[in-house]
Amino acid sequence: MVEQRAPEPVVLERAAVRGGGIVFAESDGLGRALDAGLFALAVPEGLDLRPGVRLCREFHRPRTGADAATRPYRGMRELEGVYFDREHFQTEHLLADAEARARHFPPEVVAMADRMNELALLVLRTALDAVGVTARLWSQVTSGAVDGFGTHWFAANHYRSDRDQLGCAPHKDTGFVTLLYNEQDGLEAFSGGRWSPVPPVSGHFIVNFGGSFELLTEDLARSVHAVLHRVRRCAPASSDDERFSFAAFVNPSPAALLHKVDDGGGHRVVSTVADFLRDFNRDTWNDRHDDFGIATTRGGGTA
Ligand SMILES: O=C(O)CCC(=O)C(=O)O
Ligand SMILES: [Fe+2]
Repeated sequence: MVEQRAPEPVVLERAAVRGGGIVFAESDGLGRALDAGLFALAVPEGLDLRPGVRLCREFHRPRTGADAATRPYRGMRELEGVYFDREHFQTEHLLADAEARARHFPPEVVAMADRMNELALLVLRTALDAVGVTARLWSQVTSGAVDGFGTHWFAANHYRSDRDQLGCAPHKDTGFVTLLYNEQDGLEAFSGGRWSPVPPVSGHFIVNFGGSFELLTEDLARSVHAVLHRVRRCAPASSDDERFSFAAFVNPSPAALLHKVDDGGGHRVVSTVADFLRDFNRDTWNDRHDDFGIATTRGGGTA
């Protein structure tokens, strides 16, 4: 019998924010991160992530019986267009644009999400520069996402351990850049024809690049790879220890267009974001939320 060896964990390039820029620990760390589609970014000093952790632990619990400090974090399964039950997977999540965050989340969660968002924008600018897209084109080819327009989602994920299902569907994130925070094992990346664990790196975000960025840079000599990832079934020892994660996404507005750039400095429109998302949702989730990320908030979802 041939023994199947467990796949080696993915070793992530490491980076930190220094002097207003992103500095990698290794000299070609950024290049390798663009190829791999993900890397670890140190959580900057002074960025308090506890509101995000608390939101993930509480949003799915009922408000009744909670103390005054916990109540604003709870009862969010009721939020239509913000709460999503992924019926074929363990995950249930909140997905909120800036408008929905201001309306439904405690102010300290909003402040944390805003900082994560700024950090994701710094990554976007760093990566655009690294693949040689001239700064003059950044606004146009990202449909304004680089300037803070577009849709800046914040997601809070909870993995329901009582479900005997995969944690989260295999997917590529759809936008440009995602800043993900998790503390427990379970995330896996597909590379070299197999799924490999991506262990959390203490004190770090996991940054990954999304499908819009992959498409944008596909024809360049140096391009950005969007990593296919999933979360395996999570079975913690106790229900107090259930898996969670939260993330800030820099995405184009669903009303925008997706572009492709070339090495000659040209660019062209290749799709609408709405079409791209609809196809993606159908292929990925196979549930009733085909308009996930397109028309989720009553305000139209275009923060
Ligand atoms: O929970 C995780 O570690 C991954 C979540 C994820 O991929 C996402 O929210 O897009
Ligand atoms: Fe993801």
